[in-house]
Parts: sequence; C-alpha cells; structure tokens
Amino acid sequence: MDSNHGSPVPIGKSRLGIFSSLLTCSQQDQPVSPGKYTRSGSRKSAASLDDVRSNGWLDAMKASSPPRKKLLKGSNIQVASIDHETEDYLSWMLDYPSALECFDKIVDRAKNNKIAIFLDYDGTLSPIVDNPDCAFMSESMRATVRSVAKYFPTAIISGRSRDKVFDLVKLTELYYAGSHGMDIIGPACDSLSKVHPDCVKSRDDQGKEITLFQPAREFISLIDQVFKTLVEITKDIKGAKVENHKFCVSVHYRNVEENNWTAIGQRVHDVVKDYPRLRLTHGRKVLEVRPMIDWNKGKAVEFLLESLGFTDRDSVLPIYIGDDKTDEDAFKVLRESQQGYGILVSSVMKESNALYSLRDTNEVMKFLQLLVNLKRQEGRTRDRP
Ligand SMILES: O=P(O)(O)OC[C@H]1O[C@H](O[C@H]2O[C@H](CO)[C@@H](O)[C@H](O)[C@H]2O)[C@H](O)[C@@H](O)[C@@H]1O
Repeated sequence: MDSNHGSPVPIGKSRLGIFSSLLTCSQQDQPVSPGKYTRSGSRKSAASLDDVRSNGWLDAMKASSPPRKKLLKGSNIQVASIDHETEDYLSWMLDYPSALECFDKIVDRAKNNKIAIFLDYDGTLSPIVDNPDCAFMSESMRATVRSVAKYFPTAIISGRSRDKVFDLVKLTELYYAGSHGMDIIGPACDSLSKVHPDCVKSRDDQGKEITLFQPAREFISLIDQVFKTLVEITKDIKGAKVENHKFCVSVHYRNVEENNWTAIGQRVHDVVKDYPRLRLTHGRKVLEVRPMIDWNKGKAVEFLLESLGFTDRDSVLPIYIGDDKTDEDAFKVLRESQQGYGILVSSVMKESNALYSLRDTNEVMKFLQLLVNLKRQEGRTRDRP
C-alpha cells in the first residue's frame, strides 16, 4: 500500500510537463500499472489480508475463479473466457472487495453505533462528464441521498466550492464541506471553537444554528488573484476551463487536445511557482491550486464527526465514499484510526487507502439504498406488536 498519499511524489516530469515535485497528488485517471495486479492473483498474499478484507473472500474467490464459459452480458452468447482486463480488475477486487457484496459485514460493525455518511460529489454522486457545469446528479440519486440523510447524519465533501456543490445537490438536510474541506458548514458545536478558534457560529438560510469553519479564509483574495491570472494565461488554449472555488482554483484540461497538455501544465506551474504559499495538486484531468495549509478532506471528516457530537470514536461508524485522489486523505484517516470504512468508486484498478470498492455511481446508489432499506426494516421490526 502506498503510504504517501497526499505527500509530494518523487521529482520527475509528468505527462503534463510539470515537475511532479510540485504536484502533491499524482495522476488521477491513470489506473495502476499492469502487472501490479496480475491474472495469477492478488498482489498481496492471502495471509496478509486483514479481517475486513478477508470478509470479501466469497467475492474475491468468485473473482479469481471466473467461470470458464460465461454468457456475454445481455445476450445468450457464450464466451470462452473473460478478457484479461476484466480478469485483472477482478483480481484487484481481492484487495478492494465490493461494498455491495460485503454490505452485511460493513453494517454488522455498526450494530451498536451510529453510522455517519460522507460523500464526495463528482464521480461519486454524479458521473464524470466533459463539462463540469453539467455534472448533474440524477433525480433518483437525489432521492436516495435525501432518504439516507433521514436516517444517518450525512455530509458532502467536495473539491468544488460549497455554493456550487449545494446548487448541484440541492438538499438542505445535509452538511456541506466545499473546496476540499476548506469551507465547512456543520452543526452548531461549542467544543470545536476551543480547538479551532476560527470557527464562527452562524445561522443558515432556514435560521438553523450552524458552525462555519474556513481555515483558509486569509487566502480568499490571493486565490481570486491567481484565478484571474490563470484565466488570462489559458484563454488561448482551446478547451481549457478555469473554475474559482473561493479557497482553491481548478484548471481543467479534459477538453484540451493532448498535444496542448504540456503547454497548459507548464503555464499553470509557472504561475504557481511564484506563490510559495500555494501548492499544485492533480485531480481527474484537472490541476488544482490550493493554499499550503495542513487541511484536507480527512481533516474535514474529523471536524464534522466532532461537530456532530461523536467525540467517542467507538460510538460511530463513519463511511466515506469517493473516487478521487483527494478522497484518499479521508480514506487514510478512517483506515489509520480503524474507525470506519473508506469505499473507493472506481472501474479501473487503483492503489487506495479505501477498504472496499464500488464500480460506479449506479453501485453507489445501490449501496446507499441498501442502507436506507436496512433502517426501514429495523423500523418495521421495532413497530411490530
Ligand atoms: O471532490 P469532488 O466533488 O469529486 O470534486 C473534484 C473536482 O470535480 C469536478 O471536476 C471533475 O468532474 C468534472 C465533471 O464530471 C469533470 O469534467 C472533470 O474532468 C473532473 O476533474 C470539478 O469541476 C472540480 O473543480 C473539482 O475539483
């Protein structure tokens, strides 16, 4: 397991032509190198699998012994064997078992605890699309998240600005952390202001008492200045898009022709190198300029757990679902504290600090629906005479 998530990757030039020491996260869309997970089995020996992973055995066994002949999805055609890519992915699932297959095991841990749900937005609740302004979540996903929030404290933790992610999710019953956790609205909580003097008590649009925490507040004008510069220096690159997320800036190159990636990377790098208090990170076909502060999605999870009143870590089971490199900070916090579960959303093999996996947003919705059904069933059992 790569223990260096979130820390600078070794010096070298990336495909974007940037010195990778400046990138605190490595290439996102890139799957792990072939060979890391081989068709002969998992990269780890069975003996080294921990208790949680070993509960994905059934899934993993099925995965590592796929049927010799199988029906092609949606047809009656028999194929001699599944392709190598699928076989590699199934082998990868030995290390990151399906959270759907392991659902009972996951919730079993929560028997005497409350579950708290943390959700990333892009790639988790909405599929990745070319235009970030059109990354809408489906109505069925919205209804599912609304139901989840009825039974469990639920927060969205996104790289987008808090306002933008709220405009997309549109659910007032959730808590929101925007700008990679640098802009949090959580429940009112007195104890937090002792640890974080920047906490401000406020009221939301509905008049409800809330805690507002913006640890990078002093960077707002600097970020705005850098945003304007980045818009200017990328305006002649077709497909480039720059977003101002108040505490960070995103420079998208998804729609930029590949032969211009080096140019865009170099220009962004040249701007950021003049700001020692800013750092450059790398997401899914996006470069992100962020304040150099010790704060990330993992810290946002800890902050929200505390503001929700879960000071005793044994009383809560946090579940964090995300697809991005920045979500690794949250997975890592949960993994290291052995407090909850990180679930990686990925249809390609990736190194992760998560314990489980889901393939795509559809599987995320199925998982969330299972949680809701569980609570409804518990309610029916309780109400029975
Ligand atoms: O933390 P998240 O909620 O996952 O936000 C991460 C970034 O998401 C958005 O960009 C990504 O999704 C876009 C829409 O699907 C896609 O076009 C882009 O290539 C992805 O990088 C958002 O626009 C970024 O600002 C966020 O940082």
